[in-house]
Amino acid sequence: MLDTTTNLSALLKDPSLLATRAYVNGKWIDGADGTFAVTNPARGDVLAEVANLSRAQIATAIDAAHDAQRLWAARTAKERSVLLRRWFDLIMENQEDLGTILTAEQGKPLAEAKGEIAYGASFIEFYAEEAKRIYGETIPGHQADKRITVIKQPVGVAASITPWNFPTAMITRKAGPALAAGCSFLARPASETPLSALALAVLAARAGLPAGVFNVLPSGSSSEVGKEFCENEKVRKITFTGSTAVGRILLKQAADTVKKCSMELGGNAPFIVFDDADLDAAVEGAIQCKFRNNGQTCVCANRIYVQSGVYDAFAEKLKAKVAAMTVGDGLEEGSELGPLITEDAVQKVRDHIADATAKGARVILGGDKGGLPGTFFPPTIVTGATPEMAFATEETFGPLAPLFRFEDTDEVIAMANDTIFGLASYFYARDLSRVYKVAEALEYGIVGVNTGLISTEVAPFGGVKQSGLGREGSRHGIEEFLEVKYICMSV
Ligand SMILES: NC(=O)C1=CN([C@@H]2O[C@H](COP(=O)(O)OP(=O)(O)OC[C@H]3O[C@@H](n4cnc5c(N)ncnc54)[C@H](OP(=O)(O)O)[C@@H]3O)[C@@H](O)[C@H]2O)C=CC1
Ligand SMILES: O=C(O)[C@H](O)CS(=O)(=O)O
Repeated sequence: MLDTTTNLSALLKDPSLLATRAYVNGKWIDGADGTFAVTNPARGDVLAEVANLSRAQIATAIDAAHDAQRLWAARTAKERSVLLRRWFDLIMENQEDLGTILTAEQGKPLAEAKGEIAYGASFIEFYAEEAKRIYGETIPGHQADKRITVIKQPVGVAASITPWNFPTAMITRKAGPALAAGCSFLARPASETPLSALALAVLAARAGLPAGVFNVLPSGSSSEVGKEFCENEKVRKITFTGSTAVGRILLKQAADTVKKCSMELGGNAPFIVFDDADLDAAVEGAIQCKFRNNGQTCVCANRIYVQSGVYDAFAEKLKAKVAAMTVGDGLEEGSELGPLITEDAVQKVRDHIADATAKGARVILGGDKGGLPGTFFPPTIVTGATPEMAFATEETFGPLAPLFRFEDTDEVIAMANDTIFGLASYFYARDLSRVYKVAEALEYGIVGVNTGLISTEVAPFGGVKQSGLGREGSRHGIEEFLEVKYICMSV
């Protein structure tokens, strides 16, 4: 492992991207509740002290966003589009620095962080285009003297709460469509990773987004911010990415003011390998799907089901490939797996391994920290996984790959669907009738067929059951920030 301290500013070509105050109504302000520390999970050192906004300051930011929203909605679609495109260009021009900031506060390897910056920026680019395509419709009147038109208008002030695992992309996946639709936007980033969000604000200001249209509200206490967002009448939209448990809290809190809500929540993705799969492709896909962000994504494979005839071969191939992966500081060249975000995250992986081995599973790779420092944990594979084990129903959110054995298609579909979650699912097979049958039978918002990577701005990302409400990305994603108005005219 490298150093134990991070001089983040010295690592940046443009140190002005390292902002630590809140960005409200076009101004940089201090927190009434002082500051909170942001640490580098790979080294444990403090990267920065960031403004800690009070609930009163959140309310003031909402007032400013409410005033700004009317003027922003009055701009033409083309004007909004041009400003969003300019923001996109600036994000991509600063991809290296934004990636370094992201790696420093979240831990993922720099190459992966830069990939997230491009992925996140793609939502700003996509919705800069979609801004000009918010179409209405005319409907043949129900009476001779009636003319019916339907228009779409921005919902108003949108407030977002986002997690630490994708500190840039989870914000832009919401802010892009919101701003394109004519909403104003309040971003409350996770307390572990506010620096990426604040860097986006620096570039939003440079792009010329008007004051109050895009605001970043770092705070130590998330529950207070959530309450203000949910209870404040001026907020008309809550958009959240994070655990199902917190999603439930926000939905309950938002019910009193009947807010429009989008929820991207927890997952428990099955990854199924049939005996007619291309086994090498399936191993590659399983690694991409399981170990992206060190297993800390809501669409990571949480359960890997392998048909009996290829189980042993798959397990050996997977073990050989994963054993060659490099665990290390994300700022260090060659690292493929960074640290987990917190000690709690490490403990959850440990607990799932202990539970599984106590119930008969066998660790064939990794399994304990060994000499790894801090919140690093080695990639781990267990065989003999069964539905009685905790990771069959709980999301591990870490580098643990449990291999379940199955005999036939109906059996594995039943096991894959036996969960309260329904976000992403994956399977490898080549028989066409099997592909159609399984893709249609899986109860998930997303199905990856012969691929372990499904994330793109052009497709509707979201879950069914208790994995969420609504979709992000694609033409569907902008509907979350629009209201439909029907005009009935008597002529
Ligand atoms: N569907 C998806 O895309 C994602 C799902 N998840 C799920 O979340 C879990 C792990 O991520 P984690 O970040 O711990 O998830 P959390 O749901 O705990 O946190 C997500 C965000 O919500 C905030 N938050 C926490 N409690 C409250 C509250 N009472 N009111 C308002 N905001 C609150 C957090 O702030 P703070 O951190 O400052 O407390 C953070 O910004 C896993 O189960 C994972 O599956 C995570 C990421 C993405
Ligand atoms: O929060 C997450 O895990 C992301 O939604 C996953 S992805 O969109 O980056 O694939």
